[in-house]
Amino acid sequence: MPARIIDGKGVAAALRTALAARTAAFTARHGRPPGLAVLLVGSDAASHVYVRNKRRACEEIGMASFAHDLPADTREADLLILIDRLNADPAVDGILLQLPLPDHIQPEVVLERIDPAKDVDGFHPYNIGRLAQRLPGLRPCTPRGIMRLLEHYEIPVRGQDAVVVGASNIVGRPVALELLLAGATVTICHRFTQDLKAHVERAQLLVVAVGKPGLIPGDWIAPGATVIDVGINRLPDGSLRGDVDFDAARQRAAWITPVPGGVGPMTIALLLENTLAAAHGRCTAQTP
Ligand SMILES: Nc1nc2c(c(=O)[nH]1)N[C@@H](CN(C=O)c1ccc(C(=O)N[C@@H](CCC(=O)O)C(=O)O)cc1)CN2
Repeated sequence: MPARIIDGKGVAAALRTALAARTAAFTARHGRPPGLAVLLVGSDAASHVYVRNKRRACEEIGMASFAHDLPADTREADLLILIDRLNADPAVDGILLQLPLPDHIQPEVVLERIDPAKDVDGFHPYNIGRLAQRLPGLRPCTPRGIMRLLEHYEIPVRGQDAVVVGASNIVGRPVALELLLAGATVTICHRFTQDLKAHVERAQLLVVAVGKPGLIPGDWIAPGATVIDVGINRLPDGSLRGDVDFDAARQRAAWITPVPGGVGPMTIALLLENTLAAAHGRCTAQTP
């Protein structure tokens, strides 16, 4: 029997509806909506799409969205000045700096400048440290979205052999931490991994986040595995493909995420959830 489809688009839509009600309650109580500043530097085509979708999602659920579109030659020092200004702005609860950045800007320097209480991407070393120690805090959106999908479909994680392919700061590393906290035995594969096939073949839970279309052939998938494909690759004909050969993998897996409509929409829904959490956190912190 082909794998069941993990419908990230549907789960994300339901989450956004619930968040709209909670956002309205926040606005009524505090006399202002939660606010998210979305910063885009340069003209990367995919980033433009994601940023537009984030701003739209924000407005659709009643949050305030503050757009900052900066040219590709923006100096790192000027970006830091803008972040300082947003850190001090009481109407801004969350600051999101879209990645990737132009090569002359060091992401670790600017991400560390964001106030951890407004770090709705959860990339600040303070928040990653809290995640590693299972402490409450703002956590990266795509990994949270993946965990939310696993919870929604009651897919077991504790005691499972989980293999994460890709060790990025955005997905691979934090999702490995999330899976570890949920009780999985986690292996992270990366560019120096010697026998990727051998690792993938024994994965009961496979997360692939590399950005190479068809990197994982379907016949590598263990029968009955859960396959979470985070890759979003645009082909020359304009269509989107994941990192996993979906059609073949579906014949072997028990559960699989499609691309599009799988993990991607959850990233944006969890960004909204983090923004609301940051707004509540800041209001609570201000109460004497
Ligand atoms: N600051 C950040 N930068 C980046 C992140 C991030 O979480 N924070 N993640 C990725 C890109 N990303 C969010 O920014 C993202 C990617 C894909 C989607 C999505 O909804 N994809 C749709 C298809 C959309 C399309 O047509 O292209 C889907 O999979 O169904 C949302 C967010 C890198 N940068």
